[in-house]
Order: sequence, then C-alpha cells, then structure tokens
Amino acid sequence: MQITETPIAGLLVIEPKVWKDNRGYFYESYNARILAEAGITGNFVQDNQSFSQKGALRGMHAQNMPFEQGKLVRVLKGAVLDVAVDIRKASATYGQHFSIELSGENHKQLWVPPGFLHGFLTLEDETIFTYKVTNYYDKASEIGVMWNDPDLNINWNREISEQELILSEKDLILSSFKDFKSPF
Ligand SMILES: Cc1cn([C@H]2C[C@H](O)[C@@H](COP(=O)(O)OP(=O)(O)O[C@H]3O[C@H](C)C(=O)[C@H](O)[C@H]3O)O2)c(=O)[nH]c1=O
Repeated sequence: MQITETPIAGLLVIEPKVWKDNRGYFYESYNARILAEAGITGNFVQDNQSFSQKGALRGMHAQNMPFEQGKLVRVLKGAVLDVAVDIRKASATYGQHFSIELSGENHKQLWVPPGFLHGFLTLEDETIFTYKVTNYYDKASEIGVMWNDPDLNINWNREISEQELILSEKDLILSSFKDFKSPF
C-alpha cells in the first residue's frame, strides 16, 4: 500500500498493492495499521455506498461539527473525478481543491480529512462509489457549496456537458463560496 501526499496538507492518495494471478486479483482495501502509520487514525464508524450513472455529480458536501467526517473514498466499479476542497480557515490552501480520477481499474483511494468539502463527477455508467467515514450521518449538520462556484473554480471538464449533468435537488441550491461560513 503506497500512500502519497498531495499539494494540500492532510489530503492523501492511497494505492494498494494488487496481487494478480490467473484467477484475477486480490488486494487489501483497508488496513488500519498501515493507514495509522501514515497518520490516518480516524475511528471509522460507518460505510457508505452510492451507485451513479455517467454525468451524476454529488457535492460539494461536508458535515458541521460535532459530526465532521473524515472520508476514505474509492470506486469499486466504474470511474469518478473525485474532488476535495480545503475549507480549513487557517490553512495556506484554504479554498483550493485537489482532484483525482478514482476507478475500479486503478484501485486508488483518497483520504479526505475533516475540514474539506467533498464531491465527485461520475465518468462511467453504473459506477459504484464506496467510502468509510469517521462520524455518523447527521442531516441537520450537512453543509455545502455549489459544484460550479466561480470562486472554487473546480475544473470538472471531462467531456460531459452541463446539460448531461445529473444533480439532486439539494445540490442545485447549495451556498456560494463567498456566502459560505466554514466552521473549520
Ligand atoms: C450521506 C448520507 C445520506 N443518507 C440518505 C439521505 C438521503 O435521503 C439519501 C441520499 O443522500 P444524499 O443525496 O446526501 O447522497 P450524496 O449526494 O451521495 O451525499 C454524499 O455526497 C458526497 C459524495 C459526500 O462526500 C457525502 O458523503 C455525502 O453528502 O441518503 C443516509 O442515510 N446516510 C448518509 O450518510
């Protein structure tokens, strides 16, 4: 399992060792000891899974304290462009984002600590996205910023036009970044 830093402190890319043979492949998708050695010591209490068609965009979301969540995200099948935005007010990279393609083929994972907005654009039909979180879901604590906020300026361009995007009602009316008051 190789764990590498990103330009945003605390945000880490995890690439598992994949064992391939004539039957297929095997890899450890989660190993608390190896993650702890890299500083990922969250107490994971809940696993989530979502299924999305190409063009579905979920985000940008976070939960407010005391239900802030660290997220260990990956794709079982299909592909997404995964994006995390630093909303830690004291951070030198406040408002900056990191994006990475996660897929059932590349087996990559992203550790998103508390203090980030998170979301993804689905790049293939029948994509299965799964993740561990370090705090329970609390609807009343949900906060978010629009996926296309001009100040965040997230570069989603993946041959998917705005007309092809599939968004929830909730994700159509999230806050602008300039009106957003980060609790982190
Ligand atoms: C997140 C969540 C949702 N739900 C219920 C509530 C809704 O009725 C339904 C769909 O939820 P939502 O539309 O918020 O699902 P996503 O848009 O995939 O939300 C996620 O989107 C991005 C990718 C994130 O990083 C967050 O984990 C999360 O906000 O599932 C639950 O019961 N438990 C949960 O933990």
